[in-house]
Amino acid sequence: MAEKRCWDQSQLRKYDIPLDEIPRLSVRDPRVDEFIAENKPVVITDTKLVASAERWDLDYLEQNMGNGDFSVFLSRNHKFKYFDDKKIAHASGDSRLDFTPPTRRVDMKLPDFTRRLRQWRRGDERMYLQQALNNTVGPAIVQDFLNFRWDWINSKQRTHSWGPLTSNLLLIAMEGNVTPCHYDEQQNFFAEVRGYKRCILFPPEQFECLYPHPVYHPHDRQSQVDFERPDYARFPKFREARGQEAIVGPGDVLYIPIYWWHHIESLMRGGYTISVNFWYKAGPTGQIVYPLKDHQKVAIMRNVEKMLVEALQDPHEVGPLLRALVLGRYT
Ligand SMILES: O=C(O)C(=O)[C@H]1CC[C@@H](C(=O)O)C1
Ligand SMILES: [Zn+2]
Repeated sequence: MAEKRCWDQSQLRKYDIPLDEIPRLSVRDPRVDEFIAENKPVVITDTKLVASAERWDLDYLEQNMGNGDFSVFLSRNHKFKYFDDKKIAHASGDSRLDFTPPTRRVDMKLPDFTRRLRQWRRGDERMYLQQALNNTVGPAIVQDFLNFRWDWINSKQRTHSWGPLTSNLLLIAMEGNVTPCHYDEQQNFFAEVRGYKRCILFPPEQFECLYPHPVYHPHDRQSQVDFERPDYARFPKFREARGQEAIVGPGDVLYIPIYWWHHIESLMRGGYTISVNFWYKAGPTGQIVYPLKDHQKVAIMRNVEKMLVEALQDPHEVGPLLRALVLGRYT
């Protein structure tokens, strides 16, 4: 029987990118572990991973989140492109880095956030609450957190020899908010609690199509390509990008493999969304097998960039040196 769909195509932003579909498998399907073992994305249904958070809505969170400060990002548009503010200072030595932060971060109490959400009017800055769950939350939330299906997710961590859980990010987005395309250096189980999110993923081998900012840049790991207005003159290989898409809803868990690119948007006119992610450090590399995997080559490129910036000091000397090293010699 066809699932009753709770969203329609008009709620998705339009991009000129060919998209395949990410498979949806039941938690009981043995192929789930095959996908995870092969570092391939999959939507896992019926995990009950965050079922204890099913009752989370703005009222409940307002009542139970405690009096802690929460990180809320503000943006003048619908995009929330991450940046590492520690790298602004570091790169400030490079006068030609004309970096302007696309968002600003403020601390808010939960009631302030929900009030500003309710009072939001077109033209106001959009908001995105992104806060690691910590011990400032109230006892009811602690209970909900403890009631996450840790047995299931711990068994996945063990089966696939992942490293330790590093954090759970609580994400409360306004409808239409976009997290632009980037990759993380951690394994990620992305659990949707409320509302619908569209996730577009690309494998690590599409590095050349997605043109990440230089490693020393505050937007390290983020794609330079604006999906809404791609600059094909600067980023010609973006025409070859081919994504994999999943629309995740309450109860779905999307496995975002380490080093895989992902763009995530809360559906337009879908109301606010709540997600919780589970970031894990990579497991031990184990036996090196040749040819190297694409994500291993990305890690090598990152190390080369870091070493060269360190050695040359001026990031603008990295390009000319690499061109001198490669052109006419390794081409
Ligand atoms: O979980 C991740 O890897 C992320 O990138 C999160 C940061 C923003 C979140 C979003 O859903 O928009 C996703
Ligand atoms: Zn991410």
